Amino acid sequence: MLTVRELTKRYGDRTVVDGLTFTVEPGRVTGFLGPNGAGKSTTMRVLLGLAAPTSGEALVDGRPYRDLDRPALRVGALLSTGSAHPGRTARAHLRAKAVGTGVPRSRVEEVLEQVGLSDAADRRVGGYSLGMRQRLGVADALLGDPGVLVFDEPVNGLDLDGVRWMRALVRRMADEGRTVFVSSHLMSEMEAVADHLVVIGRGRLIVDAPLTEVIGAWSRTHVEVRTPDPGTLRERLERRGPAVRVEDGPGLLRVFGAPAAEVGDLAYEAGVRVHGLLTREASLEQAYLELTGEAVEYGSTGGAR
Ligand SMILES: Nc1ncnc2c1ncn2[C@@H]1O[C@H](COP(=O)(O)OP(=O)(O)OP(=O)(O)O)[C@@H](O)[C@H]1O
Repeated sequence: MLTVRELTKRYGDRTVVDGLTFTVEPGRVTGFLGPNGAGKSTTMRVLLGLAAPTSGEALVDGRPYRDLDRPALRVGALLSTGSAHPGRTARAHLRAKAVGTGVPRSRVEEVLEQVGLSDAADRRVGGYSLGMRQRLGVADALLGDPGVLVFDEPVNGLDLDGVRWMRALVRRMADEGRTVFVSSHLMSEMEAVADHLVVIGRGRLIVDAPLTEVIGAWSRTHVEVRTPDPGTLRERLERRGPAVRVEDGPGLLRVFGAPAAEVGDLAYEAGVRVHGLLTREASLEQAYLELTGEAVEYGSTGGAR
């Protein structure tokens, strides 16, 4: 289990993580979602003892990482940086780590097999593809058979096979009862893999809830209409009942509470031209935009509003 309590991390006068509190429970995949620069990697680095908190605490099984007895047996991490020296082979890298952490050597062959690298294990890591390096990173994380896994953007740069493989692995690890904490800025990825979500923006907690609850509460199936005459259509629709939201884009309406056929028929009756009519299913992407709209804008402009 992971516990983050009132965690704050500052670099100079910049607050990167701001009073963050949440727990990551075993037996499910917890997705850690937030726009670029939201503080996900920093939070994970503090959990893994790679950065010190400014205040508050980040605990693995109830203790700060540095107080763990044989931490490799407790928590395995996959970070974007990768830890293997390019001149080393995967097998040599894992054997050295096994010796350093007191893990039996036989475990090296098990994890190589588990990540599908047995045949490539005697090649230098420098010649590995990104996908192979990710697999090695996973082997490294699993070496001590830890009950807690922390993966930072594990599908970044993977091809479709790699993505599927990673999803299945993450699912299996949670089903085995491990605590699995996975960050991503990709909503489709989180939707595919997470049971529970912790969403942050600007270092602060935005939501901590089951995935289905996040989608249910923050997203609704609706009809997207493009029309050169949004004013008339909006008025007609609202008179009949459905809620209508006018978007910034030219002639874009979102209609809640009426199927596409009804919206199309109403436009026809009103003599309003329709250039696009699309049903948008409730999704994490929609929920996320509702939740973090401000934070995304902040992230893309790089400055406070
Ligand atoms: N060692 C450091 N010194 C100074 N600033 C840092 C340091 N590490 C991270 N930051 C800053 O903290 C902010 C949050 O970074 P972090 O990597 O935690 O975000 P993130 O949510 O993981 O986003 P991304 O997906 O872009 O990695 C960024 O603006 C980053 O520049």
